[in-house]
Amino acid sequence: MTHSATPATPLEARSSGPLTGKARVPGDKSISHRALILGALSVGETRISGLLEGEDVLNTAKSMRALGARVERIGEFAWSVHGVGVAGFAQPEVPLDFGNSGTGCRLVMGAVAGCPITAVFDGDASLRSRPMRRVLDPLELMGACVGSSGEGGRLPLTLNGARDPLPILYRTPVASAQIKSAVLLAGLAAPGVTTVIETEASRDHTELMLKHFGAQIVSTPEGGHGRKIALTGQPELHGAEVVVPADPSSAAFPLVAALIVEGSDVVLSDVMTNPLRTGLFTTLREMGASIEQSHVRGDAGEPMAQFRVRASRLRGVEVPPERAPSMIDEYLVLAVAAAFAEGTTIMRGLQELRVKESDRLEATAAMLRVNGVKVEISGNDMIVEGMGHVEGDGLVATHMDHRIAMSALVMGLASDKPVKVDDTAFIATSFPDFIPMMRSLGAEFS
Ligand SMILES: O=C(O)C1=C[C@@H](OP(=O)(O)O)[C@@H](O)[C@H](O)C1
Ligand SMILES: C=C(OP(=O)(O)O)C(=O)O
Repeated sequence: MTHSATPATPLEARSSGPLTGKARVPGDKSISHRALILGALSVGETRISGLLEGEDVLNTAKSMRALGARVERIGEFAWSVHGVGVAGFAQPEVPLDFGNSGTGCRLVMGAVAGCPITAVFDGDASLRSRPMRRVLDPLELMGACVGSSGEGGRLPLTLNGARDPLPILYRTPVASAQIKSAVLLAGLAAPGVTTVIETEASRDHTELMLKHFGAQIVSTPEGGHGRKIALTGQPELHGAEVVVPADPSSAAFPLVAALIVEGSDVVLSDVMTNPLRTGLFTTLREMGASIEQSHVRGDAGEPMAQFRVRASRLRGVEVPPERAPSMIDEYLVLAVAAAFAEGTTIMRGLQELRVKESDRLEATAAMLRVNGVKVEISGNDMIVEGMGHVEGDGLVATHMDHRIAMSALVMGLASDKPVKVDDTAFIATSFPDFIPMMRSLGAEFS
């Protein structure tokens, strides 16, 4: 779905009383995409509970239908997928529109690359501006071929899948679960072993879920922080049950809000605690945050826990670059926490933030500056001067980026004067109930 034709929906957040209560944020976006895609590549039925019904994931569901899978909503957040089997995708009759979603687009490119079909990939203005060469390069080595495309391999593009896909050994040039996953999904259709080596481990939901659906996949440590992942091609994947835990990247917003709004005490349930996603929680604890974890449990290899978060005095810290893959989507809201902390926070190695829904390095700095916070970008590092409070009174440009919108609204709940965002529409891509859920905890938006 694209928003370009719909009028912007601005919103203002203002200083709120203590946030209290219990909430469950929606299902994890990364796992939701993967459950639909692997369900579509399996034989038999996949039942998914807790699916994120956000626009990004709904676009992936639509693309799976266009590729021949039967995808049905059978209840609230409950979905059923009848798959077509590995390499079984049918030629889609319509372009596949991924809206705002890099994950949906890049993972489906991988899955299509292993099938002898041609598909057109498209998205909104934000997605059309994002680099696709990083995924197309390995997929071409595997035998796929790009027909037409925008400048530098950008969307809209036509991808011709490989008739006889080849297994490859591929070293990802940047820590990216989307690149890794695209190669592995194409590798499903190739004979022999497809291997991906990453020097910094990225989120491993694809590996865990492939195993859950019956693939033979082995992940071993590589160097100091990396992994080597070897997938045996042409498995028969069997439909499985997937329980989607709550998304830690979405939980980050009420969590930081509870830390910075005086007197708050909030409980967040079922938050996924896969260690490759928990860099924000580690960092906030180093800053002095009171975050208690309980009710630890796991499903299909993905652990989850309940978090109790209480308002805390935060102090500035230095966040090392090797932590970036485990919190890549959380730097925006961490920058908000850093602005309310006492002292300087230095976040290192943030180059990947430049190629997300917006240039998140620049957009985050602008969000803070317009609200009176001192912030500097030095190369790929962001340095925030925390003063213990934020002045506010700024209008934040969201640049079609859901996480800028939510971060700015969180900031406004504790700032001296209100904070306004120019458009909240893109919040629906990942956290459709963000505004009512935050209101139910006591957030004041108008
Ligand atoms: O694989 C995934 O589900 C994701 C990977 C990350 O992107 P990169 O692979 O570009 O780092 C992340 O930013 C995105 O929100 C979700
Ligand atoms: C980067 C993100 O998603 P995607 O790459 O799927 O658009 C995100 O949700 O912050």
